[in-house]
Amino acid sequence: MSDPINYNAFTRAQWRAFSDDATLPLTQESLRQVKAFNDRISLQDVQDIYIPLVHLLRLEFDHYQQLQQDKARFLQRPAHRVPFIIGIAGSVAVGKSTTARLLEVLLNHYFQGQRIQLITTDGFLYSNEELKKRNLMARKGFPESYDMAGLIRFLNSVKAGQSLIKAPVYSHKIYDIVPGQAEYIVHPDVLIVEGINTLQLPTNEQIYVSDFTDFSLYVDADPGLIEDWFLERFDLLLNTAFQDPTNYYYPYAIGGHDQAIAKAKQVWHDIDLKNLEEYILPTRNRADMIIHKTFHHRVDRLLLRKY
Ligand SMILES: Nc1ncnc2c1ncn2[C@@H]1O[C@H](COP(=O)(O)OP(=O)(O)O)[C@@H](O)[C@H]1O
Ligand SMILES: CC(C)(COP(=O)(O)O)[C@@H](O)C(=O)NCCC(=O)O
Repeated sequence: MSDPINYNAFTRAQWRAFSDDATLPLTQESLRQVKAFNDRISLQDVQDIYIPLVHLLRLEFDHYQQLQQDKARFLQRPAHRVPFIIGIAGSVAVGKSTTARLLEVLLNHYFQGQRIQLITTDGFLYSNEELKKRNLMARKGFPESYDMAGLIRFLNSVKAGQSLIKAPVYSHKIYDIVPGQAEYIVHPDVLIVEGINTLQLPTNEQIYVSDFTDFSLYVDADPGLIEDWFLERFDLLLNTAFQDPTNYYYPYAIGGHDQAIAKAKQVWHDIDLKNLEEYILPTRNRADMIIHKTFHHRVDRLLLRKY
């Protein structure tokens, strides 16, 4: 891509140099936590890319808290801590949830004493039952398949400091909202919100998710590579599905492998790639930071918004 004018672009080597010499090394326990959710994450990437990013987030976080205090003083109101929200956007299967979980571990390590929580916007997809009613099963992930008003109410409650906030849960395993299950957000200092729609401007709402995010990241890669990652993840889902008839992928897992892969390719092309091209990619240049990945998820370029 040609660089948009309002970004500074950095190579991996340039970005790595922004790491602060005074950085605390990661403990064995934090490294274990990183490896526990994805043992393929490169620890070199953690060192070179994500630790400088965490420093930048610390600047943003401290600046945000100071501004909230100054505003409260100006308005002659008692100051209260307002959660700092980090949005993570990008294609299906580009690695948003992996990036989000990695940041969660690193922020827990480097933001000592702060409460870090993570949520995915998948929970605000309509249930399959509702999607069927609306004839949207083949549009899962497209803007109209989300309860955007619900997501915005949720974010508003987080910012307002409501004490216990419930969010619905989506499972890739059952390919649906999990009935009766909820996640609870309890006074976070930082909330990471990950999802394909975190930078979108829904046409039927006056307020956007991005009105609530204080720093936004877009995870970017060539669509051909993202397709490979989508298919690799599909294969992993098949491997865990074949012993569980309740799993959405069970029929694919027990059938012919070539047929299953052909189906996954079709889903990628007809749904997820289409969604990327029509609705997700156009939001890239609204992000505060674009992280570009190449083969094997290696980060090769970073773009940081200037203004
Ligand atoms: N940094 C990374 N290193 C290695 N594998 C990764 C990395 N990021 C993502 N992956 C793999 O790529 C696939 C898609 O990642 P995932 O985080 O599930 O994407 P998303 O949340 O964007 O749909 C998964 O199989 C995941 O394990
Ligand atoms: C639930 C999703 C919209 C969200 O994607 P994610 O970024 O969590 O991978 C996506 O995984 C999905 O189900 N898309 C519909 C087509 C499909 O891939 O089955």
